[in-house]
Amino acid sequence: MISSVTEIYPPVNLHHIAPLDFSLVREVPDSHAWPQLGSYSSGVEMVPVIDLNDTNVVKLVGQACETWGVFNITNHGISNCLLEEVESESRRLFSLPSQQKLKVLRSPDGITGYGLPRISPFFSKIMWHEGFTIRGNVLEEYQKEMKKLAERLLSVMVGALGIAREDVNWANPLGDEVNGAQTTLQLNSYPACPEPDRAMGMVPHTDTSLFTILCQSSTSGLQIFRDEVGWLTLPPQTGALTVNVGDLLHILSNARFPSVLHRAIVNNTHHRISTAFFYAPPISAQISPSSRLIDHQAPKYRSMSCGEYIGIKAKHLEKALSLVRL
Ligand SMILES: O=C(O)CCC(=O)C(=O)O
Ligand SMILES: [Fe+2]
Repeated sequence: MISSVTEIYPPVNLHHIAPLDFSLVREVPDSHAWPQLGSYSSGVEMVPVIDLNDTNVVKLVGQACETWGVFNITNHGISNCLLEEVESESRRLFSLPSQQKLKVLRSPDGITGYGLPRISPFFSKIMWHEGFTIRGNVLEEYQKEMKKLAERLLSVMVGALGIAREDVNWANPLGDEVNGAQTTLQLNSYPACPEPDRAMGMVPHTDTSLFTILCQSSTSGLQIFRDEVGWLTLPPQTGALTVNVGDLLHILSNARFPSVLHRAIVNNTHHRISTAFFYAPPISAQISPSSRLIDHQAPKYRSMSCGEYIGIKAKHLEKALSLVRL
């Protein structure tokens, strides 16, 4: 049985881990030049904005998860002051000299540390990105507050699906690192890029988590894919956080809450920072469509441990969901 996430991922080649020293580059090197990014629209449609204190919150979150897979939340209880502190701490870390950041480079079989996104080996081109993946005590207050918020959101989502709290019995606020929810903080940095149309900040992907709480700070770059619309920019909304549905909630909800395809683009004037908080069950937890949902419909996905699913995703990326489909 898999007992730790470090056993799940195959080792990665160094050039898929170490980011560019962005302070030295004046143009996009061929290694980082992606074929056509395709056109996208901005501000045509706006994702739902949900006040978490709204008396209809369960219904609103349910509708947003069903029809968008992403929504903004206000009155989420995380103070602007803390959000600003995290952004400035992120900026401080990313502005360190490259040699210093490379001292905490993620190891080839590791999870945490400095480096390119974990999905890099799937692509021949490299992303215009650097990140710190954090577990444990760094930025402790933020992680504690985000965990509380995630538990609140989980209750709302579970309510919207009409499933019982026992179906997510691992989500005990007192759960420890092994038996409780798995949370990971990902600081993303997209330096201003001399040729943004040739670069890709983060490739299109769905998150593996149950859901992710993203803080975009002040610069646009996040895009989601909508059928019949294509890529749609989600501009940051001051004080709001963005929640997006990940694959594990897609499975738990029997595809009623589909995980949302998203990516990040870059620009040539602003150094963009984003902070993603991934919330997932422990790797030993079984994940399957909730028994309450399959009373009246057939299960679309087989049951497996979260660790097994994470392993399938690490090997097959966007094909993972179809590989566990019944
Ligand atoms: O930077 C963003 O807006 C998106 C980041 C993201 O999708 C991720 O970290 O998984
Ligand atoms: Fe993501």
